[in-house]
Amino acid sequence: MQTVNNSNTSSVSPQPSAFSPVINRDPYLVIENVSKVYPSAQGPCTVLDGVNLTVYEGEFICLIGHSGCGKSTLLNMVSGFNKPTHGEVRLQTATIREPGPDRMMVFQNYCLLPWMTAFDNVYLAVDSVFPDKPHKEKVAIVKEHLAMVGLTEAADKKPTQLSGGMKQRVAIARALSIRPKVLILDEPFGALDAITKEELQEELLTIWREHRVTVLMITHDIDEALFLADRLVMMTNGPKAKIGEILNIPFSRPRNRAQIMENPEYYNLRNYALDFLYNRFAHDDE
Ligand SMILES: Nc1ncnc2c1ncn2[C@@H]1O[C@H](COP(=O)(O)OP(=O)(O)OP(=O)(O)O)[C@@H](O)[C@H]1O
Repeated sequence: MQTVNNSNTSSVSPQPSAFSPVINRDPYLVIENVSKVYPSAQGPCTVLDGVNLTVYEGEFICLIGHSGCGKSTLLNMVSGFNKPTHGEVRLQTATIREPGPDRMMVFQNYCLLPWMTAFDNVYLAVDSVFPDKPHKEKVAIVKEHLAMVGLTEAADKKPTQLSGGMKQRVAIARALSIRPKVLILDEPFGALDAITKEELQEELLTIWREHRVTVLMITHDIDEALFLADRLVMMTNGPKAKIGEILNIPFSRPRNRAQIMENPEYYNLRNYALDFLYNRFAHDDE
């Protein structure tokens, strides 16, 4: 089993896994020496302390860690909705200072506009990023992306008429319709039942392969991370959370869930991650 201990902040650039379908080996997204201090009633609270991570183009990265350790804070600094107190985040060498259409987020609670149909929710995003494209072309982009997530028939339905899985499909179609470089997913399948979750994991892998998008995804589910990721980034507990270790996930692609679960390495990795979370960095509440 290949792990990278990142607790030494000088190890900025662990190489991508040999099994990872990365597009090239130049650093693509770089989180460099990032710390975040929030004000609190008890004084300044350092949530993240010296986080370093280099992501390569086309990688699928999962991030795991106990509740409150700062996973969303970290990914919000990639999206540009939050800023590091120290350090910086760069995409293709440009420092990230604000949100932009090259980095799209998908959240657990879908964030769809309830008064609009699935079609209009996606169209709104396409129209705001490509205002100068002809209407016909924008409609074609929306249709292509709704078809990609199997929602052609549901295009005219509003969010209240869609299941949780369908709403998350719309959110994914919306995020990808504007062709981001990085797709950031914050526990996207956390509210879904087990069967829908597995279906969406498979669909996400297909879309990721076809779009060649770089993915950063927060999850609390180790099995989900082992099925999806090239690398699993495991965070230590906050305050002053860091990246504790990074696991390279060596399963070849395209992945087959049944085959992976027959592989003894799956259980080695699973036990290693469980030990990290529940013994070495056990949460006080658990
Ligand atoms: N805007 C803010 N101001 C002050 N404190 C904040 C702010 N945002 C987050 N925090 C605190 O920072 C810590 C990390 O929060 P964050 O949401 O990043 O953790 P997380 O690992 O994503 O948690 P979860 O898994 O529960 O979503 C928490 O203690 C939280 O209360």
